[in-house]
Amino acid sequence: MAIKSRFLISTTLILLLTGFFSWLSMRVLAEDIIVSWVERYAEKQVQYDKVRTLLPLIQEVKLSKEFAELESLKEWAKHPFNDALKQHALYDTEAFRHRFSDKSYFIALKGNEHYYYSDGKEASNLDPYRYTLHESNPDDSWFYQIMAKKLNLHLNVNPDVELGVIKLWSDVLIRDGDDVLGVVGTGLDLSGFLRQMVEKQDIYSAIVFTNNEGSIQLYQREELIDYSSLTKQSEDKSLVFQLLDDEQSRMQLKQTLEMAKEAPNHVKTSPVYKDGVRQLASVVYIPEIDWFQVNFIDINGFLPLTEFSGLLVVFFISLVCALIVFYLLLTLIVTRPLSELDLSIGSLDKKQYRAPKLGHFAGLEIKKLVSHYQKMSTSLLEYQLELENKVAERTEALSRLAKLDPLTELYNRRGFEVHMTEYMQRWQKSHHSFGLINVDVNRFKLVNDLYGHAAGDLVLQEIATYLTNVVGDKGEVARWGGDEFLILVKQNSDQDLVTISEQLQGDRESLVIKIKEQNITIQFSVGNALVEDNDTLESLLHRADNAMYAVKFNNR
Ligand SMILES: Nc1nc2c(ncn2[C@@H]2O[C@H](COP(=O)(O)OP(=O)(O)OP(=O)(O)O)[C@@H](O)[C@H]2O)c(=O)[nH]1
Repeated sequence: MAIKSRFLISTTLILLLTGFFSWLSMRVLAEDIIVSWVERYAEKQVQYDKVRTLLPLIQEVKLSKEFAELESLKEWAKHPFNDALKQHALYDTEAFRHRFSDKSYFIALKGNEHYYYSDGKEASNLDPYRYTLHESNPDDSWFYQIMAKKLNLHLNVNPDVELGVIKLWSDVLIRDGDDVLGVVGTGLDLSGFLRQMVEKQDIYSAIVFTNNEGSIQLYQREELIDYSSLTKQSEDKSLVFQLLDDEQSRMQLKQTLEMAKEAPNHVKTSPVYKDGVRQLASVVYIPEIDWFQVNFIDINGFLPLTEFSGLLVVFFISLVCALIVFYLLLTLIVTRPLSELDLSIGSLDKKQYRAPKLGHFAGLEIKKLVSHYQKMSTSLLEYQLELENKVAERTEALSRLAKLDPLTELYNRRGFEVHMTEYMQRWQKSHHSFGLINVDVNRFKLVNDLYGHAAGDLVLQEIATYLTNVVGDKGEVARWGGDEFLILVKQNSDQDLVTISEQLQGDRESLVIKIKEQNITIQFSVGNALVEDNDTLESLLHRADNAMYAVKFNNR
């Protein structure tokens, strides 16, 4: 794979991985920010709710407690059958009634098991007695349970069927030291409260108020409110945990409720699954009413993933831009200089040097590399040229040597054959006549035998010089083999062939060679042949040969 592709692929992978992990960590960070923001928001919200929404409720509870502390009421509760005390107490309670927001109160006394209720609608002089409580009556069991459990305060949510509203009953014990004398309290119409709660739901997907054990006391979905939860069996109760999707979420919320109870008015959070989505549950314990406020917020809904899509688009555009810039830089710094180098190396094959053109952006290392390459390739080309010249010279020398006889430096047989063939071809076109003279040294063997082979060589060199001088510019001399020479006569005039032949044959005293103080007279047997039409080199040679042998035979 090309260096550019490798770099681009690996860079893309690195960028994608980095982007992916940045996105993940951004999400985690965003979630952390949301959680801490929600915690702070919920804490402020609780303070705000206390002032605006919960205040009447808290006020009502406070009043109920104050109501239970009325001395006349306590005295009557101690002696429920004492009419004077009853009248005194009812006088006081009637006065107190106006302080409750519903202008109503109830009194249930342990001593006579009577239930009194007044909302001021009946004439004030009438006895507020309503009915007598019975332990066996399930409708009355709240009274007996509150006393049995000695619950100083119990808030009980119950629908008022007659009025068609939901009422919150704040039940407070009348106590005399450790003795429980009865239960008093008031009912508060929750309709307005619920409406306000729905209105201020703002960022939350749900706001739930639960009692100590998690049973739902206030919720927008009224059908889930756990009415009269005190008297219900645990399996019948409508708990906040049941709003959650899985067991782990339920466990987590339970733990969060416990933690919240230990830090009243402070928000504790836990991630849970509700309605199929991940939500953050923020829990606050409100000690004044012994309730929990549990708010749920849909994290993704609050900060949806689509919010990140803009970031993703920016990320991908940056990625593409980064890749384009990287591609251009890689091209300018690395690949273009490298391909210039490649082109230059390729040109060396054609024995032409093409200098690599390096741009301004080419990497320093590549510039150095190219500089080394330029020095190397220049000297390589020079060396190659020098070598080729030497080879050409040597080849020419070899080819010349192959044509020449090393001893006499005349044409050897092979060289002369080539030369004669060319001459024959020229003759066939020009018909410029020529002839051959075959010269054989007589009794040369004796020279070798008498004076040695080295002396024989010297004699052969002298003969070569002699023959060359005799022929001059009229022809060319070759050593045909051993002591046999061949002369090509160009025959500028008709007589040249005969003249030279006769001079070599007849001039018996002209060649005397001095060897080892001995004068040796060299004589030749000479035969010639003039080229004829339809002659081949072989036929011409053959005739000259025959002529020479005829002379040699006659001489013996
Ligand atoms: N020194 C020397 N001798 C050579 C060379 N080439 C051939 N010879 C000798 O030349 C002689 C040629 O002898 P022949 O042609 O048989 O006979 P010849 O003695 O010349 O007698 P005829 O030709 O019959 O007159 C041989 O003894 C070869 O050994 C050479 O390069 N150097």
